Amino acid sequence: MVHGRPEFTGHIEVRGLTKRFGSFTAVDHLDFDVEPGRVTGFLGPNGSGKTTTLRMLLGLVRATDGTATIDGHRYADIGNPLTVVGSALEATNFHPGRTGRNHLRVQAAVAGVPDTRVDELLELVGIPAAARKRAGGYSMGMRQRLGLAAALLGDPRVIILDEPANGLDPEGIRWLRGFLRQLADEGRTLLISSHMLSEVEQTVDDVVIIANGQRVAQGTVAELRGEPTAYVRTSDPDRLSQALRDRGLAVAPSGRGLRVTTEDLAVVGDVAHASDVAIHELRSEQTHLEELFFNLTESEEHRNRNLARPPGGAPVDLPPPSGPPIDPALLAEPAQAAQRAQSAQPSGAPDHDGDLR
Ligand SMILES: Nc1ncnc2c1ncn2[C@@H]1O[C@H](COP(=O)(O)OP(=O)(O)OP(=O)(O)O)[C@@H](O)[C@H]1O
Repeated sequence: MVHGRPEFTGHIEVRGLTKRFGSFTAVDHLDFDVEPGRVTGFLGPNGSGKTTTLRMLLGLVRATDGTATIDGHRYADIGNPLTVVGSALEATNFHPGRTGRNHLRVQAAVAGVPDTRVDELLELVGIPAAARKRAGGYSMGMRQRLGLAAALLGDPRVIILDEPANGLDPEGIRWLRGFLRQLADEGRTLLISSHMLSEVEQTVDDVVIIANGQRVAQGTVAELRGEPTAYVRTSDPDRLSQALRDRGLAVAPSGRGLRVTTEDLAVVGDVAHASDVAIHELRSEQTHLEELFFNLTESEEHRNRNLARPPGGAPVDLPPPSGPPIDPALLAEPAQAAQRAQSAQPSGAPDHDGDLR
């Protein structure tokens, strides 16, 4: 079943998107695409520019440069946009004295949506009873669910959620995961931001990772995890690596052992046995995405300047990268990043579009 307006497929395209607040560049020549029928995680540490990017996409902040469009249209140019794009940017902006249900009814009236849809949605997000109470008394999790209901009012093709898992308990996170999956399976485009990859790792299909307003990686979760590998430690690494290579497997040294590109531990064991080499350790290696995320966003190049160490302060020791190496194709081109940094115009004058804090 096609949801929302059929003239929209729900393809989001971000090109060269840049936002400077005075001399500070919050979003820096960002490029990415978000496809329909998939859940895309928009990830980055605190202050990396996620909310600013989503706000530009939703026409709430004027871009300094570049474009963010839905099926080639800027949000501001879409008539009755709530029927194309639903969003929940902050879970706190409800009038505290108004019930959740009334809140939705007001928004429904604006979007030309019947009140029956409001009750349907409250049921769908699991807060039909709470919706008759004042929103001021809502827990964070309840506010998240109300925000989600508001985003869905116009039966939109595209759904943009800022940190939707914030404040949800584990049961709520599991519920959210199933709910978002269902929306994607209906062919909708879901873009959800998070500063914690672990929170959304099992929810998203694709990820766009940013640091300091720049893209540092993009791909499917499977691509980011990379090929499955085995780690083996042995009495005779040279002999075993030769034997594994003879068997057609890719082998690389890793710490005191070897990393073999296979998920089949038995093959490694059999080759070692046939070559008369003793095995001291043999295990599957899983790329832990949280670690990958940390390594990507906290590298010397991308370390969060919002949380920069004080001048003269002791450098922070980063743990050495571990797990299988990252496919360079998924990473942003460092040379391009350096070139962008050089060509960025230092902007003296602050913005006058009312969005300076
Ligand atoms: N209106 C504004 N005026 C000045 N600086 C701003 C403004 N809005 C955002 N910033 C700055 O831009 C940077 C990016 O902020 P943004 O809120 O987009 O990050 P974020 O990735 O969403 O962070 P979080 O995960 O903490 O929500 C921050 O340094 C922030 O202080």
